[in-house]
Amino acid sequence: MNQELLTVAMPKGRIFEEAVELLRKAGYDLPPEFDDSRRLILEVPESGMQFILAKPMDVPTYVEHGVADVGVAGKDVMIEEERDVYEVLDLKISACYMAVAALPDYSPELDVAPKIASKYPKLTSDYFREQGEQVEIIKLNGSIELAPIVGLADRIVDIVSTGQTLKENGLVEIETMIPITSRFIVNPVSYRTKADRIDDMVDRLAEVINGEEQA
Ligand SMILES: Nc1ncnc2c1ncn2[C@@H]1O[C@H](COP(=O)(O)OP(=O)(O)OP(=O)(O)O)[C@@H](O)[C@H]1O
Ligand SMILES: O=P(O)(O)OC[C@H]1O[C@H](OP(=O)(O)OP(=O)(O)O)[C@H](O)[C@@H]1O
Repeated sequence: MNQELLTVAMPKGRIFEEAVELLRKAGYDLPPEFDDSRRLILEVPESGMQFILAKPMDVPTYVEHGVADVGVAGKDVMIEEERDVYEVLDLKISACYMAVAALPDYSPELDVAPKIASKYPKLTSDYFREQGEQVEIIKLNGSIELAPIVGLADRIVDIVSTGQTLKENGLVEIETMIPITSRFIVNPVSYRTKADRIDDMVDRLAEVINGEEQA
């Protein structure tokens, strides 16, 4: 772990743009290469920071191992990955929710051996265990909505945002599970060794988030 720099693990993809916008509002002067670059390490020497760009599901892994001091991760990823990191702030960006969905004519109560497709096997398994329902989980890496249509699974557990993907594929939501937003996460050792800088970052982000909530 670099003692000089504060290393921030950022999720590539749909969260990235919103997270960059939030950081800029919090006073971090992130250069234009944050808007248009294929580089996976972006440095901001004036702020004593570097940003590493990881797959969203991998951000807590970088933070747990201490190669990043802090990071941004979806609540979905936090639940699925169960990494040893502190979740210190709800950034209230990239809002969506997890839901169970199926074809419209599907009746869960008539299904004796349900198969559930998801990109989130652990979250899905915990959820159905808590519900007291025995299910078989089929782990997929994307295009989850395809599974019930082609007969690979009876139900899916996936993220819903606008609902367009469910609708266009003829599926209906049968249970709403968990609301999801992105979280600011911290490595436990960094929280001690770089406490001042991390507290300052959390305060600055919290100020923007609270301000936007009141607006
Ligand atoms: N409509 C949405 N679908 C999926 N994730 C969303 C949505 N809206 C917000 N999110 C958040 O974005 C994160 C996923 O980001 P993204 O879709 O860029 O990556 P990914 O699907 O994991 O990666 P890839 O598509 O490259 O496999 C989720 O962890 C979730 O917190
Ligand atoms: O409710 P909506 O606004 O339609 O968004 C939800 C969809 O977006 C995500 O898929 P993504 O685009 O990441 O593609 P994927 O199938 O490769 O995961 C998610 O897995 C849903 O399929």
